[in-house]
Amino acid sequence: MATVDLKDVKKIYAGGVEAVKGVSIAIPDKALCVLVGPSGCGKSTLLRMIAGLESISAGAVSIDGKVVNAIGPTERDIAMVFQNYALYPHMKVYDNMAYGLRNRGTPKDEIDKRVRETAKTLELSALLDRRPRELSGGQRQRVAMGRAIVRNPKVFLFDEPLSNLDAKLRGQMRVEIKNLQRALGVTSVYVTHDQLEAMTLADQLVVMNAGLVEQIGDPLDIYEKPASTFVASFIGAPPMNLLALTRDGAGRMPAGSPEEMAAIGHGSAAGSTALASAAPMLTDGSLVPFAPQAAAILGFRPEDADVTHGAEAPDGALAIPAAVEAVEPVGAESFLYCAAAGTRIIVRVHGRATARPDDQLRVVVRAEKLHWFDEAGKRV
Ligand SMILES: Nc1ncnc2c1ncn2[C@@H]1O[C@H](COP(=O)(O)OP(=O)(O)OP(=O)(O)O)[C@@H](O)[C@H]1O
Repeated sequence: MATVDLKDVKKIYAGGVEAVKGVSIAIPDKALCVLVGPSGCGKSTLLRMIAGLESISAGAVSIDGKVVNAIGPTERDIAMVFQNYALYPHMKVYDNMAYGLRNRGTPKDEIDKRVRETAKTLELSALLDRRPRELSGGQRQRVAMGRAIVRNPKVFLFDEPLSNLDAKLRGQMRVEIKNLQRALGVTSVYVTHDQLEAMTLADQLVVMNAGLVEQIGDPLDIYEKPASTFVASFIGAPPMNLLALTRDGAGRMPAGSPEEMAAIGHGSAAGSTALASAAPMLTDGSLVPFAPQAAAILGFRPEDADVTHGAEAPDGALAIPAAVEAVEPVGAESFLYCAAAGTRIIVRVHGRATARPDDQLRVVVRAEKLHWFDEAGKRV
């Protein structure tokens, strides 16, 4: 049982680098919190501050309601699993797993019981007499996890534990970690730069950028409602399509008398003229009649777009003229890479694509599938 609370945590390294600029996260008991973000965003620094391996420049880290800023790593009752496993090469698997318990003076028969139980859970029973060099990467990672689990800590910390494994094994281990974490019910913080890993593992997802939190929440909520263009392009692969809007020329926003605005709202004939002149444009001249006032950037997910060869656009949809540049079939789906509105748009279609390179078509997106961001990239 443990909650982990970060309150306005900052880290300024000796050289003056401000790696973490004020981060607050409340991690509930038993939750798996994933910190995700590009290289250098400060996620490892944050994890190391929770672990007690790095001093905290400002703010507070609490475990179970108790501030631990001044408490050393061994007294925090946490276990950390690293990317490079950090196993003792000269020790057998059994001794690697028993090491922490022996250091704490745990009775021998208790150690034996816990190591064998954990080995069974992790399917390591047959490997207890081997040394790390006699194991595969996946097995080594399992031993590293076993070493954390036998200690029965309050909190697990994972620092990119799967990044040394190949893609297939990474997928398997991801499922194992998720199941194990759920079964053990130990509050965990997991750092990765892999958005897929982050999405699939997290109960609570924290997207970081340049030492700050961009968004915290349920992974699917974040996917469906990204708070910024940064999150929109970081979470989801391929990323969200983002197009800049212009409001000059015919698309200039009208002065907007109250009557005019009311007319737009009621969709009268006068209103539709006003609406057309109020609509911002894409760089290719496509009008975007349903853009909110403050919108400067339009976004849509590749799977929320469709393509049509016809001239008519369905009602209430945006239709952008596009030229197919490449078609990428990946089995269950295909990706169309299109040149449109002065940029590249990716469209995901089910199964085989009927479109071919050089086809001229239109990318169609229903209005309710559009995301709007202001000039600063914040969600409108
Ligand atoms: N010991 C240190 N001294 C000075 N600066 C550091 C130190 N460790 C990290 N930094 C800097 O702090 C920033 C955040 O680093 P951190 O390792 O936390 O990022 P990260 O998001 O974990 O990146 P990665 O995914 O590449 O590990 C970077 O600019 C990095 O260069």
